[in-house]
Amino acid sequence: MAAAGWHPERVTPTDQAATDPTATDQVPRRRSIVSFVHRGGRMTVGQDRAWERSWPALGKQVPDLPPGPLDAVSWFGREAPLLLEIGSGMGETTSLLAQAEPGTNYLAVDVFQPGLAQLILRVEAMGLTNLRMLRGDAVELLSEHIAPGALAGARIYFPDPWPKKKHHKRRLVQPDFVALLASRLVPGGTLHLATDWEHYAEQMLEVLSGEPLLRNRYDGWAPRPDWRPVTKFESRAREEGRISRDLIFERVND
Ligand SMILES: C[S@@+](CC[C@H](N)C(=O)[O-])C[C@H]1O[C@@H](n2cnc3c(N)ncnc32)[C@H](O)[C@@H]1O
Repeated sequence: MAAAGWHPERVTPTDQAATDPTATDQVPRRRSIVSFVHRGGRMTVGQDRAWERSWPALGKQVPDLPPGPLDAVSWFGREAPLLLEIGSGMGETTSLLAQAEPGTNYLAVDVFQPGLAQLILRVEAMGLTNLRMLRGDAVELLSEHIAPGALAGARIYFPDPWPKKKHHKRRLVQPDFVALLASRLVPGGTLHLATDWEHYAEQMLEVLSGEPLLRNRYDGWAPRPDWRPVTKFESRAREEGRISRDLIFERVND
């Protein structure tokens, strides 16, 4: 029986991911959890049309990116602080935060095509010009296409919890991943996480606290910022009596 509030239908039984020996980055690569997550999924007619219409302008596939750092200034058509949201899901939070932060170049990465297509619909409906999307593995993106110090901020909201103990190793927030992500932040840049799974929250706190490039802005959990929209994950968690916890860390100087 799958844990409530999560999406077991996206889970595949096989793991074909492996360490990439050709990776140029020195950060150690771990087996990607993306192999446990569907890369596709059925799209609605509206999502399909949105994808056809606007993906070429708004999105790129991570595996198709040219080698080296992403040229965000050209893609966004302006220079502005670059913020990365990892695992944008259906894009509720992503679109609202991009709208609230027009001075930020807001980049969303996810593997889930229907979610990105839904985000395209939101971008079109809201007339957003400061949001771009990447489809693929966040680990591949960070290690191969985001330069050290390039990010003003990173956000991971309600990542897949993998609640069973035997699956904890599939969780995104692990020491190697956090070291990689922290190295991509500019000194003073923030890393904001939220989860409604208590055990994962504890793991996040331990992993982030153990990363030398990061400093907790708070003594433990961060107060829930009013500006972070309540998503369906958080609403469901509340209904089921789970508390959501935020963590806000910042990158220190080397
Ligand atoms: C539980 S959903 C949360 C979505 C959204 N942040 C929210 O709060 O509604 C987690 C999302 O992370 C994505 N994801 C998981 N692993 C990923 C990875 N390695 N790279 C990119 N996206 C990933 C999944 O496809 C899924 O859409």
